[in-house]
Amino acid sequence: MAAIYQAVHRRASSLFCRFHSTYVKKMRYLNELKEDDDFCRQAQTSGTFYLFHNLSPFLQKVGKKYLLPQLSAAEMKRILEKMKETEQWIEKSVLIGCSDEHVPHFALDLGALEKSVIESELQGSFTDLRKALFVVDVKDSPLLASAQALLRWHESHQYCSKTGQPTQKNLAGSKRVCHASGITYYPQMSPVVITLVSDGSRCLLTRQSSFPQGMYTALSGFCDLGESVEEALRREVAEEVGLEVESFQYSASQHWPFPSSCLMIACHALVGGQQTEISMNSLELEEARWFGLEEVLEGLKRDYTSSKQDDGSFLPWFPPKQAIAHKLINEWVKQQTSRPT
Ligand SMILES: NC(=O)C1=CN([C@@H]2O[C@H](COP(=O)(O)OP(=O)(O)OC[C@H]3O[C@@H](n4cnc5c(N)ncnc54)[C@H](OP(=O)(O)O)[C@@H]3O)[C@@H](O)[C@H]2O)C=CC1
Ligand SMILES: [Mg+2]
Repeated sequence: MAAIYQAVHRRASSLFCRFHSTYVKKMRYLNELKEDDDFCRQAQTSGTFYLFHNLSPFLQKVGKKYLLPQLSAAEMKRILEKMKETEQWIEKSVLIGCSDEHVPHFALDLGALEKSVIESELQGSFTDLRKALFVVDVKDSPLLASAQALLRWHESHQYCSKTGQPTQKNLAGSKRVCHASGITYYPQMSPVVITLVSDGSRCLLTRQSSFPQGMYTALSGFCDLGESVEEALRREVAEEVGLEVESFQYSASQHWPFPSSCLMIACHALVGGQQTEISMNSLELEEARWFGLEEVLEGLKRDYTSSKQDDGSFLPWFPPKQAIAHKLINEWVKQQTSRPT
């Protein structure tokens, strides 16, 4: 009965969809895949697959470029057969999107299988995400980050935190259910506010001791439970550099996979011209200081390698374009250079 209802529902929504844009149709299709296990199982037979091994994505190096290959369902079966594994493995995959033509994309972690065999069979290598994210084409980075984050969430939510019983994922991987307690778990992320503080003519950039040498970025901090974005922003700036924010403006947001899943909420903030003396919290930061426009423009031209000097010290450089901090810094530069002098 449920199957008949779903078939009728799908037929009705496909008629309805004729009047919708490509984007709306795509979102509706993805939603159906998440809601209907049978439909998703069927989609897996015509989908494409991104491979991971213990959360490291599979990349192929062609010349100087790193590509993110998508395997067809047929190639997946061939690899699994070669490794003497069954096709059931494919059901462990999670849905991460689809093309405009409704070819679904899945991510699958083959961590339990021999890494070197897969690598030599497919002529590529499983690469740590901290490297992979910055060497693939910029348009592929968000997909890579969200696929890994979803696989990571499943890996760490195998058991119900109330009953201790195993949880089971739906086919698309958009949730997990504990059948003993009936609790449904959904993938989670932690909101983080990232703020580029300015005093009108300088911006404040900071370093943590764990950063690569020479790298400075905007202030950031996890939102506490119960806090609004505004409250978290004001608190973090006060806590980390001892300044009081006068006003701020939202810029953009980004999913960030480190340390697990963060929703980065990026803002510009202004502090009053009278109070710009930094009082740094040295438990959290190694350095915090004001940068003028010229120094920021110079820093934007450098990366880790080019910032190293002959004496081994590093000149300041900033996060690459995959990180939302880069966008904040660029926006600040644009705002400074477009101001009437
Ligand atoms: N994409 C981008 O451009 C940028 C991204 N980021 C990301 O923002 C995130 C937060 O920045 P950060 O300045 O370190 O944050 P915080 O200033 O809030 O300090 C981090 C510390 O907060 C504690 N903490 C509180 N809540 C959480 C939580 N939900 N998850 C993990 N730790 C928590 C931990 O302390 P304890 O271990 O003592 O419990 C942690 O070490 C980082 O993960 C970083 O990767 C940062 C800058 C740029
Ligand atoms: Mg911080």
